[in-house]
Amino acid sequence: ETKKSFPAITLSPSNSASSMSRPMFLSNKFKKQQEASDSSSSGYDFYGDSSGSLEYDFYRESCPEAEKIIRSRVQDLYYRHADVAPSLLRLVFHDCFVEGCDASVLLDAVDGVDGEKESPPNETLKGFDVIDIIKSELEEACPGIVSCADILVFAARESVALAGGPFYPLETGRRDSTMSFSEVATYDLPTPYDILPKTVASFALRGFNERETVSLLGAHSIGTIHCRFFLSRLYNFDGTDEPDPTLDIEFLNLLRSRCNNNHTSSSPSLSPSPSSSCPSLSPSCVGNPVSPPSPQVPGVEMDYEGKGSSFGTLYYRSLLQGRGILYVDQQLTVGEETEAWVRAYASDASLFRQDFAKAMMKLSNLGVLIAPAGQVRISCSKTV
Ligand code: HEM
Repeated sequence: ETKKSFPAITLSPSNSASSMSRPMFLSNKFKKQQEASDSSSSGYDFYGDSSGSLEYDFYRESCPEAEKIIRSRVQDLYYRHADVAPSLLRLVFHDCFVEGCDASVLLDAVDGVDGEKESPPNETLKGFDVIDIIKSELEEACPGIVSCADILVFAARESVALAGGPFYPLETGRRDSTMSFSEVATYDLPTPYDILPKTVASFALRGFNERETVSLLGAHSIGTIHCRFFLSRLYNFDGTDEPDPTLDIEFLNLLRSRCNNNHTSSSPSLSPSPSSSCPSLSPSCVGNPVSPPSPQVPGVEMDYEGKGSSFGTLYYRSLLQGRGILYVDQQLTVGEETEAWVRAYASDASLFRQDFAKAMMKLSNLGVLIAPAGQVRISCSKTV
C-alpha cells in the first residue's frame, strides 16, 4: 500500500515549516498514476501504469543506430568528465517527477517566461549540454525522429551503468512536451530539508511505495552535493546554533572541514555562492560536465570514501552510521519500513541493484507522452 495518512508533524529541520505549507501542484496525470498504484494489489508495480504504449526498440526501423549513438556518446563524455553520470541521473529524476518524462526540464525560457530549468530546485542541474551533443548527433543520423525524452532516459540508464550501477531495459516512443512547468517544479520537487513523511508522500503521489523510494534515493551514491544544501546541519540546525545531533561526530568534522561556515549563509538558499573556494577532496568539485569543472563552489562527493566503493552499498551503510549528507537522506532511517529497507540494501547489494533497476524503469515511464500527443523536438531546448 502506498497511500498513508501521517500524523501532524512537529519535527522540523531548518525550513520544514515553509516546505510543509507549500501547495501541491500535482497534475491529473500523476493523480491517475497514484490511483492506479493505490488500487494495485501487489503494491509493487514493476512497470508503473503508463508504459502500455511504449515499445521495446521503437526506433528499430526509423533510427536503428539510436541507442548505440546515445551509449557511445555518453561513454565518451563520461570518460572525459565523470560528472556526466550523476548529472544525467539527476536530470532524469527532475524531468520525470514534474509532469512525467517529457523532456520539459530541457526547455529554455520563452519571451522572458521561466521554464522548469529556471525554477529554484533546478538551479544546480547539469548535463543539458550533454543532451544537446547527443541530440545533434542523432539529428544528423536520423532527423526529427528521436525524442529528447527518450534520449534523456537512455542517457541516464547508460550513466547508471557507467557509474557501477545496474543496467535495466527501457522501452521507447516517448514524445516531448510543448510546455514547461516551472511552477510545478518549484513546488512539487522534494527538497533536501524534507522530513520523511513528506518525502514518502511525494513519491507515493507518483506511485512509488516506500521500498521503491528508498531504492531510488540510492542514486545519491554518486555525484556532488553543494555545501549549502546541508550547511545548516553542520552549524545551525533548526535555529539551535548547534549541529544536527543525529550526525555522526567524526563525519560532522569531516563535512565541516570541507564546508566552512563562512562560505555561504547557513540558510537553505538556492542561490549560488560564487565567492567560495572548493576545499573538498573532490577533483571535480562540482562543475559543468563538458566544460572543465569549476573550482568555485564548495561541495562534497557522495562517494567520499573513494570511487571504488560500490554503487548503493556505501550510501545505505553511511545512513546506518548517521553519515547521511542531506537531511532528507538521513531521514530514511527514522521510519520503521524505510529503515528496514536501508538495512536490507546496506547488507545485500544485489537486492539493491535489482530494486534500483526496477524503480528506475518505473521512474523512466512516469507520465510519458505517446503519439499523437507531444512532438519530437529538433533542438531539445526549444519546441518546434
Ligand atoms: C527526496 C528526493 C530527493 C531530494 C530532496 C534530492 C535532492 C538533491 C540535492 C539537494 C542534490 C545536490 C545538488 C547540488 O549540490 O547541486 C542532489 C544531487 C543528486 N541527486 Fe538527488 N534528490 C532526491 C532524489 C533523487 C533521485 C530519486 C535521484 C535519481 C534517481 C537523484 C539523483 C541525484 C544525483 C545523481 C545527484 C548528484 C548530482 C550531481 O553531482 O550533479 N536524487 N539531490
